[in-house]
Amino acid sequence: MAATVNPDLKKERENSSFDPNKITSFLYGGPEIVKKKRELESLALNDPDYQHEDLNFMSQEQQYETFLKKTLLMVTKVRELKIDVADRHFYRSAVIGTNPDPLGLHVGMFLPTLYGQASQEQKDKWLKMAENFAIIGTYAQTEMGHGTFLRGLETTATYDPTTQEFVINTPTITAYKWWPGGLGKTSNYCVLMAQLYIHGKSYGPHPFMVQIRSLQDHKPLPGVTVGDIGPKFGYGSVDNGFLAFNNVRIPRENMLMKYSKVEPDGTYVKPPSTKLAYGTMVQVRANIVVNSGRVLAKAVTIATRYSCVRRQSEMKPGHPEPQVLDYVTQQYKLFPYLAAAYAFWLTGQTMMSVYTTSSNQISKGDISALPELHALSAGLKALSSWVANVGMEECRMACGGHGYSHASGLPRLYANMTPGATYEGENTVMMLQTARYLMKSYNQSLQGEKLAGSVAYLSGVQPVPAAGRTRNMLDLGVLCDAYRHRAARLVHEAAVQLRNERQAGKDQPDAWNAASVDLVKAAMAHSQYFVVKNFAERLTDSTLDSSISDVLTRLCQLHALHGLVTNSGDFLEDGYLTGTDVRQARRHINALMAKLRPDAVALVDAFDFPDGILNSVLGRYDGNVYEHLLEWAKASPLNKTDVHQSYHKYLKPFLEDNRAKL
Ligand SMILES: CC/C=C\C/C=C\C/C=C\C/C=C\C/C=C\C/C=C/C(=O)SCCNC(=O)CCNC(=O)[C@H](O)C(C)(C)COP(=O)(O)OP(=O)(O)OC[C@H]1O[C@@H](n2cnc3c(N)ncnc32)[C@H](O)[C@@H]1OP(=O)(O)O
Ligand SMILES: Cc1cc2nc3c(=O)[nH]c(=O)nc-3n(C[C@H](O)[C@H](O)[C@H](O)COP(=O)(O)OP(=O)(O)OC[C@H]3O[C@@H](n4cnc5c(N)ncnc54)[C@H](O)[C@@H]3O)c2cc1C
Repeated sequence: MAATVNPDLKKERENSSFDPNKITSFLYGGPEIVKKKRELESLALNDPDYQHEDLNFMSQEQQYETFLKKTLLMVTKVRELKIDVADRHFYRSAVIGTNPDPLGLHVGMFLPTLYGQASQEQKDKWLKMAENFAIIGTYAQTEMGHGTFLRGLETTATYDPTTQEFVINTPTITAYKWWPGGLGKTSNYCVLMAQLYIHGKSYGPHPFMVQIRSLQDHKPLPGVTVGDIGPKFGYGSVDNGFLAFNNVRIPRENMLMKYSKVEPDGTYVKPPSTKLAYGTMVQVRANIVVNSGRVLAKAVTIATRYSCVRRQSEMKPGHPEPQVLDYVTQQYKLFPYLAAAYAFWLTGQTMMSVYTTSSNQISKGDISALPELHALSAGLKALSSWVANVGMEECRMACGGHGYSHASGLPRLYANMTPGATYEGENTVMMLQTARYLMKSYNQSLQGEKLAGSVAYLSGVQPVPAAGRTRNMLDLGVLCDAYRHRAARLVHEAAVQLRNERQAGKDQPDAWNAASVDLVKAAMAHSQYFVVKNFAERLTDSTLDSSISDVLTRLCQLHALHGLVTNSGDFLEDGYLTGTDVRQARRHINALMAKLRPDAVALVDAFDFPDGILNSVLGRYDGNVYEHLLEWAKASPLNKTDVHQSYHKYLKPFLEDNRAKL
């Protein structure tokens, strides 16, 4: 087995214009954090207790069991190693790689719901147990018949003042809870979203803490039906489940009562906003923006390294086969997603900081930031997961045939990450939520109100510049202005369409539906403007080393120009940009790709994914792809024997029979 680095990759690294460690530091927030990250990753990746056969060779049941064992072990080790809460994600992502785990919902939603929705007494009762994994919970909201439409949930929690209990019931087949991660086999508790009824009156969806399995033998409690929903497109390592209740009684104190309350006599105490009950989803949407940047970065790392190792065809007669990354068409497939990965990585950081600031404010009782936080996280969740989806698939196809093999790591990455466009709010629906906020804000600005935050730009609509003006299409100020103008114009046009539909006699819901394609387009443009502006702003950081600010500026330019050329109609339609501008943009893209080409490997190395996390034969740091492809294939279960048992069962009699008939 070759121990040295593939010469092509070695040369790529020698020829890059900057030290990737500097960008790694920039991406992770400083050298100390990078040091900590590497220590924790190395600790996890070199721990023999976490080693197991490749998941691709396992059944769904084996994947679940392997991951359950591994994650439980991880919980124990995190405790023993006393890893700081803030650093745990480094350790965790090294242990689980690109796979979801059966405790993901406990950590990612059950605990956050207790933090965000439980009263102090309820925290005192449950948090210690939940934080220490003495109980395991999930977030059970979606039903077979309703995921998007939360107000349409059918599960009921009916208050019985005589016993001071809620009666939990699943009235129909479509009311079965369906999908919650870790529900199928792992969890013994859940946060249940159910329609609250008091004295026959409905108060909408509320969160309840419900025990579903015995703490003694893990059997479903009386009245509870629970199980796994079966194999999925990906997520084999997680037991997504179904759940139904037959008049199960829980104490009044089990409704999470930080905001809404039900008094013993059945008096309902209203929350400051009914949408506070949706808080956990907002947090996870913000997380998905971070995650989308990371998965795209992984896919691009694999495809870029492999494209430097892979040599194919003849560019010049008689010359050696070139590295496929030297084909400009290959660069055009990968570099826009390399740039997008950086863009979303940085957007994710901003989104998390907006989330932290706003949620601190909200938990102190000031809910004024809630609409902006919801609109921003919904739009960015949708945009980032859509781009990551398309980008992962583009990277897979850019790896040719080997991209289709599980050895590449790309099919599994895709299968596990693509539901990010669906869960935590289906993307179109999320964009329409952002559009709703944009329409409201736009109307406020028409009434002379000054707007703040991500919609501040809607206050001052820019005029279309005079014809004949030339622009420098590489100037980030010019590019941000163009995105801003496009977003403001598309918001305006969607608002006009909505108004026209109303004036033509449609009621508000029908008008909204008729205008919804334009509304989604406006929300996309708004979110894309946010991403481009955020990238450009991060480059103005005066502490940024000049050796890396050049290459990051190129990535930012490429990201903005590629989006502009792909959506050129939006920029041209009202004459804001001219055909000359767009032609210039296309030429700049080619020039930028040529400049980025020598730095491509260093730019993906800077994401700093160790091989154990990438889990890809094609994306290996040392580039020794071919020998490891063969080694990987040999490990396949079908190769355990030279002659498979099915030969004796089926093939042998079949062949013998055919031969006998000759
Ligand atoms: C160590 C690390 C450990 C763990 C890892 C942690 C994280 C990992 C990161 C990522 C991976 C994450 C998870 C793992 C995988 C899968 C988990 C998946 C879980 C789930 O999917 S849970 C179920 C999610 N379900 C949804 O998202 C449902 C979507 N639907 C809705 O949200 C609502 O129904 C919808 C569509 C918003 C409509 O709501 P409603 O009908 O009530 O509202 P209206 O449309 O009438 O609007 C009324 C009003 O309210 C505003 N609004 C709506 N939602 C919110 C909100 N959330 N916050 C604030 N405001 C909201 C809306 O805009 C309207 O305002 P207006 O009247 O216009 O002023
Ligand atoms: C892997 C995975 C894990 C999950 N984990 C959990 C979990 O832990 N807990 C949990 O509770 N749920 C979970 N879910 C469920 C998930 O949250 C829902 O599937 C999601 O919210 C989408 O809802 P839906 O399935 O009802 O889609 P639907 O709403 O039925 O979407 C179908 C189509 O209808 C369109 N549509 C729906 N409403 C509108 C509208 N108002 N306007 C325009 N178009 C519309 C959508 O755009 C989409 O194209 C998970 C799902 C998956 C795939």
